[in-house]
Amino acid sequence: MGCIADDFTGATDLANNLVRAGMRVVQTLGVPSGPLGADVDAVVVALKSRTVPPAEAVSESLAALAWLQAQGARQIYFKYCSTFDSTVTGNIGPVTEALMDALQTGFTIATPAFPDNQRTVFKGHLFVGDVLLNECGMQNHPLTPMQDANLMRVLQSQTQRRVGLIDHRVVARGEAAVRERMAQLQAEGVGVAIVDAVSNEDLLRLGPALKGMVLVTAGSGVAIGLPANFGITPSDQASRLPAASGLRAVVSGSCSLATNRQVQDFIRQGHPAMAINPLRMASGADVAAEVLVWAQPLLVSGPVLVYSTADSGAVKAVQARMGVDEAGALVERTLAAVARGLVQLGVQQLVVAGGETSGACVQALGITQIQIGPQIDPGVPWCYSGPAPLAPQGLHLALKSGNFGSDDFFTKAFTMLA
Ligand SMILES: Nc1ncnc2c1ncn2[C@@H]1O[C@H](COP(=O)(O)OP(=O)(O)OP(=O)(O)O)[C@@H](O)[C@H]1O
Ligand SMILES: O=C(O)[C@@H](O)C(=O)CO
Repeated sequence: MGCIADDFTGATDLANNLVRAGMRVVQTLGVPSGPLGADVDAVVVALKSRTVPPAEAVSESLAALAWLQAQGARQIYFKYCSTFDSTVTGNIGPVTEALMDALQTGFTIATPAFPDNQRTVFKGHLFVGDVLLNECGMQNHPLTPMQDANLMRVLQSQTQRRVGLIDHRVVARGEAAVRERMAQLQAEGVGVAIVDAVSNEDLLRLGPALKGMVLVTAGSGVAIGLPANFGITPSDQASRLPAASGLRAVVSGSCSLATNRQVQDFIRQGHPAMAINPLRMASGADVAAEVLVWAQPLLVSGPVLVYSTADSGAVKAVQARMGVDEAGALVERTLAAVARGLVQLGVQQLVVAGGETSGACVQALGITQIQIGPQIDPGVPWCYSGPAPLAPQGLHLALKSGNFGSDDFFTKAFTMLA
């Protein structure tokens, strides 16, 4: 299976579900320049294409597709966020369309359903927990505010292809009914079908109907039902990582509600934490250097946290002063420099919160490939990148999606490696 993920945390989320279903998975960070050279069942290419202009997202995704095809991928999986994160112009629609054209296929599905993380799709509407997408906090996201829970409407506004629905009553009847509905929709000229799923059982019923479909587009949830189509069954072996050592740190640029709670919990537990302020960065202060001076003496006694995480009011105030993109880019650059500096100080267990933030940090660390290990919380595994110039002993990494993880995630993650 060849997978293209639109951000780095999302990629580990997908890889985690594939590993748990028994697949041997490698995740690459960006499109590799050479052949894979590993015997695996799936490869996840992590891009940072969620919020870039659509043309850029399309060209990066097509480059990933070409590379995956050259490695022998038989089914392509385009992974986006379980909260269907989009800008006004994309990028889920434009990338789906471009992949369909390149693969010469007239039909695919789209569903962000991920019941293990309370993302369910019912009658084409996305729920997060007990509320609609546009009431769950995502309406205030710094880069991709989601103000409509009707996925057919959201996707239709991004694509020329007609969008239809395979609703929960069809999914409940299983493979044959789903295949029949897909044929009917195709005959009606529908190119992309949103699929309802409110439980893992729905996703496991959907899986067999996707056997042979050249392109699947989804959050990570659909992945739980696909390895069986390749004759693969769950196994503990798939998630083994080397033992962890070295210093511990958390870098957080996510402003999602769950991350805000996790930051507060970490501070409440008495661990050292330093907040960084985007306006100070904009004033030209070398905030990364200041952070590293603060962190160095503390690291020996346990994990430290460096965060720009703030509530939506504070984020909006910063964005009003600096502009959304400029604020995001400046914070990402600073946190990436912090992550690099922390690793140079001996950090070998690093948690990064936020997809865009993870992309920036991992790129600054020069990491190009990671192995996927055991799950910390649904959607977030520990990962391992082997020895590299910046981290000669290797680095354990957890890339946490903004809204994933329990309140005590930052401490729990390290306890798990101890
Ligand atoms: N205090 C802040 N003010 C303004 N922008 C901020 C601030 N802190 C972080 N940001 C920016 O907000 C964006 C947060 O996106 P990121 O993808 O890292 O987190 P997330 O959306 O919560 O995570 P995910 O994509 O995994 O759901 C980044 O571009 C980051 O630089
Ligand atoms: O699907 C999700 O919610 C996550 O994997 C993600 O993509 C957040 O960036």
